[in-house]
Amino acid sequence: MMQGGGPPIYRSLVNDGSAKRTSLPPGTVRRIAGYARPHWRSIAFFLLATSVSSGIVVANPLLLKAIIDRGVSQQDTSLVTVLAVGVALLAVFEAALGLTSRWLSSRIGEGVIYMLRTQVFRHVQRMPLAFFTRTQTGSLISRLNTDVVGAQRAITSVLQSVVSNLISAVAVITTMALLSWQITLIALLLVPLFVLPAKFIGRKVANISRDGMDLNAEMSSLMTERFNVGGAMLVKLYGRPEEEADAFAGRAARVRDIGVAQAVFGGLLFTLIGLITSLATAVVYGVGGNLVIGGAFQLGTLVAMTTLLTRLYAPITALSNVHVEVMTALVSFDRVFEVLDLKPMIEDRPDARDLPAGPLGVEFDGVSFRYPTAEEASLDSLELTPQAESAADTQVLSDVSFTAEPGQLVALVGPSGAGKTTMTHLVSRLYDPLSGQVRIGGEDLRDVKSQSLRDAVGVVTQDPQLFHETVGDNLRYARPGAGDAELIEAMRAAQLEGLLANLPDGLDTMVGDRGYRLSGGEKQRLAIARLLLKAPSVVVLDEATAHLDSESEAAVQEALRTALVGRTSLVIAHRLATVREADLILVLEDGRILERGTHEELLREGGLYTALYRTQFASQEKDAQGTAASRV
Ligand SMILES: Nc1ncnc2c1ncn2[C@@H]1O[C@H](COP(=O)(O)OP(=O)(O)OP(=O)(O)O)[C@@H](O)[C@H]1O
Repeated sequence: MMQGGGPPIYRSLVNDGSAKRTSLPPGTVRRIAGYARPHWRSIAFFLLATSVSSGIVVANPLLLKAIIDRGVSQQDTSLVTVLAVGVALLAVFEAALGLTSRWLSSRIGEGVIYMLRTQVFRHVQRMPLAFFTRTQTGSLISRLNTDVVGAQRAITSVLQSVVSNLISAVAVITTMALLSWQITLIALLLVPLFVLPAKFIGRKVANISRDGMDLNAEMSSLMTERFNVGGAMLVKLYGRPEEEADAFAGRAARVRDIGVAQAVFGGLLFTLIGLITSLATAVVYGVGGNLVIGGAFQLGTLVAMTTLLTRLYAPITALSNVHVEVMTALVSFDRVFEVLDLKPMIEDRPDARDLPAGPLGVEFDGVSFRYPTAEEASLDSLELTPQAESAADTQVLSDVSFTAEPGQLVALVGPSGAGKTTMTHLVSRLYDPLSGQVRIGGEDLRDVKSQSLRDAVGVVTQDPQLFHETVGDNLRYARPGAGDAELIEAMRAAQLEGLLANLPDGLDTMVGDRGYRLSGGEKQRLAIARLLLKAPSVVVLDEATAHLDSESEAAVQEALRTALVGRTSLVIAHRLATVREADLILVLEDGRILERGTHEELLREGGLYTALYRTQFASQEKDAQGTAASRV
């Protein structure tokens, strides 16, 4: 967590206390004002419209009073007609005003949401990979949805409820006092009777609705994880749909229960206001009726007073809870700021340079590395089970040095967990080394513009990612302007002619979520075609080990051969053919280079490589010989 180095105050969203905080970091309000500033014209009009419409709540009762006292009592039919038309016009004016302020408030609110959303999206994209490996996607998405919307409420509803309720309450009380101070006094004496319970209920409703937000986030996290293809497949393969359904039912039940609680407490508040208003009306009719009989004031005043009364308690109740509402909304803003304040760990320096053109070599110079801890890379509240981690014993690479000359093929081999993938992450600068330098074309990657690096380095992982778009769109991700002929040429070079002929809509065929409609080998070859279109100087490749039959494997090998020609390549090698062709093999164990050399040199040494060769590669040699023999 990158917040000012303080203790991690935020916990997982599931038990997330942060949504219920009652204090905010200094400067939050000023920062929010920054978001409101571009909309100041709309806000000014909105406040004007709200003030006018709150002010005229008293006009209607006063007109009623005039109709009764001056019109009906004096039997002045034309006055009655004029005043009735006045009441009607006022209603139309009020409706128009209501619509206008609704329009203005939604413009302001949606404008703020838009600004926050686009800012957060941009920012989250700049976060290091470590952020995404640690963050629960569901929590992040719910933070961006629920809290961004909550933040919008800070600007509109709260603004509206504070301004309109305050003006309404003042206008109603003043008018009532002018009409009859005795009845006003009685009405006000009743206020504490319901304000105190209403305050309690209001706080309870706010807490419940924040709990509801968290529970909803928990539920959607589960859905996001289980309903992507990988999750769905895991559930099926392990035959766990019943358990999953039960787990989901448990979460959904909590959402249901909290929904009921929310409705009951919300309803209680309304009922309380309704009840107190009815009680007060009874008292006012009782006392006021006697005052009318005694001649203290006229019947119209009594009617006006009771009408005003119905407009008194709702604003007062709302105002008594407004700080809870404001706080909830401000906390939402703060939770969005929390994400915006995470510092991207990898950013271009102001004086960053482009990589030189032409073939580029790759060098590791005394590189040590450990993966960033939660504190450094993420936000506790976005992880499911944040835990304290010690960075001390997690060093993944120690003092790694080697040089791949331009055009050379360097193969990485070693037992699982040795640090091979990590080395490839450093070449594409998904992470920066802890110490030492990674250089491409002689430039330390920390001094290079990231766009230039992305153009120069192409990566094909074991299980390449494809977007849920067409084959053509997935390929064009590497070169947006590429024409169909270029795409077809790249597919041909990647041994995908057969696939292209079989695709029902050719390049316009959808690949399915994450490419699940394609076979493993086809996916890898499509990723190679994408790489060919990008035509990078440096290729980083993780050879697929699994799910390839021998035909598909041969096709992938052939595609790779095309892809690697003339390029500096760093390959996590699982195939004999690759290690044999490599100009340099690095044998890694526990993050250190244990041995280095060519295939023959290393076999002569008789060390770890020889052992690996026996377990991993020798069987391929036998297979190859077997196939050759059977062909003969
Ligand atoms: N994102 C991560 N955060 C923390 N530790 C990680 C992360 N990724 C990998 N590691 C750890 O770093 C070490 C090296 O992992 P790496 O993936 O580089 O190994 P590898 O040699 O590629 O293994 P394999 O052949 O099994 O893919 C392992 O101990 C692993 O647990």
